[in-house]
Amino acid sequence: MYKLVCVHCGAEYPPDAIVYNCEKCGHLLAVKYDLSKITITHEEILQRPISLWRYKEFLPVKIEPVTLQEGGTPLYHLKKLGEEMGLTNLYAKHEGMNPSGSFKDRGMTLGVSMAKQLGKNIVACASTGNTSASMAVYAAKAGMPAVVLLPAGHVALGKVAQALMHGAKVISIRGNFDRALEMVHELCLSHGIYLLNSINPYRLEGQKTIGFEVVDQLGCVPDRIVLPVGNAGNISAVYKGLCEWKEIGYIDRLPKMTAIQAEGAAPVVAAIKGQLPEVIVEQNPETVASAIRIGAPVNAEKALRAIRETGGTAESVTDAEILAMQRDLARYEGIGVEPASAASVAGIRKMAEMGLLDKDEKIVCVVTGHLLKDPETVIKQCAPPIEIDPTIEALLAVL
Ligand SMILES: Cc1ncc(COP(=O)(O)O)c(C=O)c1O
Ligand SMILES: N[C@@H](CCOP(=O)(O)O)C(=O)O
Repeated sequence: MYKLVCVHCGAEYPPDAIVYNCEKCGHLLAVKYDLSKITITHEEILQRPISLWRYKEFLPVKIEPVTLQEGGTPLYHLKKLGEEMGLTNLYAKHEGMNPSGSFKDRGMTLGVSMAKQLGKNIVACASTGNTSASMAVYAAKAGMPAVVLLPAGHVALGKVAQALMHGAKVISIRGNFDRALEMVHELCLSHGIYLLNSINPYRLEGQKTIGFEVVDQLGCVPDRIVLPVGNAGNISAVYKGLCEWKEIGYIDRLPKMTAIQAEGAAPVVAAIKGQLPEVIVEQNPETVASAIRIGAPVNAEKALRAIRETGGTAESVTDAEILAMQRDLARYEGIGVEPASAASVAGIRKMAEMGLLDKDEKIVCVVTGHLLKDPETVIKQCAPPIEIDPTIEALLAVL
């Protein structure tokens, strides 16, 4: 019981239409459910084991899904870092604990399942790394060929390794992610390949379940959900899901949606701070957090709406602040994340220092990808292992 609806002009399309941009105005589409037909109660959902598929009534997949058990990721209370920042209720939702090590698996279990449901048998994406790793994993599981376009020289090693090992056709282009996305979009339209970037409305349906899980694990709606933002699909998806839950009556308010970007790739922050109606594309985005090295976020319109309609905000952090938080999460909380993921918590540290947060606010930072995704950045930051002769004396001498 759903249709596709343009997020800008409201034009409607049937659920089996393979359309990414509205044919009338060119904007993106979203899945719209007839929520009056969903009769399951929140209490009944809570009886099911925690997993993305617990929320199947709010998802469009009608066939046996292509799944590797995504979702059900841990929500950690950041006691030490919270104390340092003067925050008593600071949490991290560790999306790096999904099967391929990032939140993209929530999108790809949906995206690849929908490819199957719609009779498509080749999938493709452009990627700063995680989207391609995840798509390769789920395409392998489904037995579908996968084509990946990466910005040459700007993708973390672990992610390239995953895409290659899971059997995708991996192509590096001498250009940035934004150009790779334009190219793959064109390829998919002209060759009937199913596009699995976040302009695919079904993919984002999977990602909205992050918000559902946060509410269910916390036992209430947090005051604020904080996400690192690149192409802005995830923040839009979480907001969409929570709006659905508010409409159906599972929750009675929305969290302040808060976007954190790297200083060198911050068009959403610029639009929020400058009160602009839309983002101005950043031609040369640059940051150590390669996952969010994106200058033309395709979901920006939805993200700006999510932030503005919830009284949220957007903040940027420097590469140094991102890397410091990556280390602090690892050393004080035992949580290993990649640089882009640390941006959300780094943003909260900055906002706390600026006096913008209430000490008792319930804040959930989504940490989006695992530490092992980007080993090179980790190795550059840490002292190398100490090499010694194989004797006890030598060992004791360095301890
Ligand atoms: C680890 C990681 N964090 C954050 C993001 C940003 O998500 P989005 O593009 O949905 O804003 C991405 C990808 O873009 C990512 O791979
Ligand atoms: N970080 C992303 C880039 C955006 O991809 P999207 O399809 O989610 O918009 C990646 O991992 O490639």
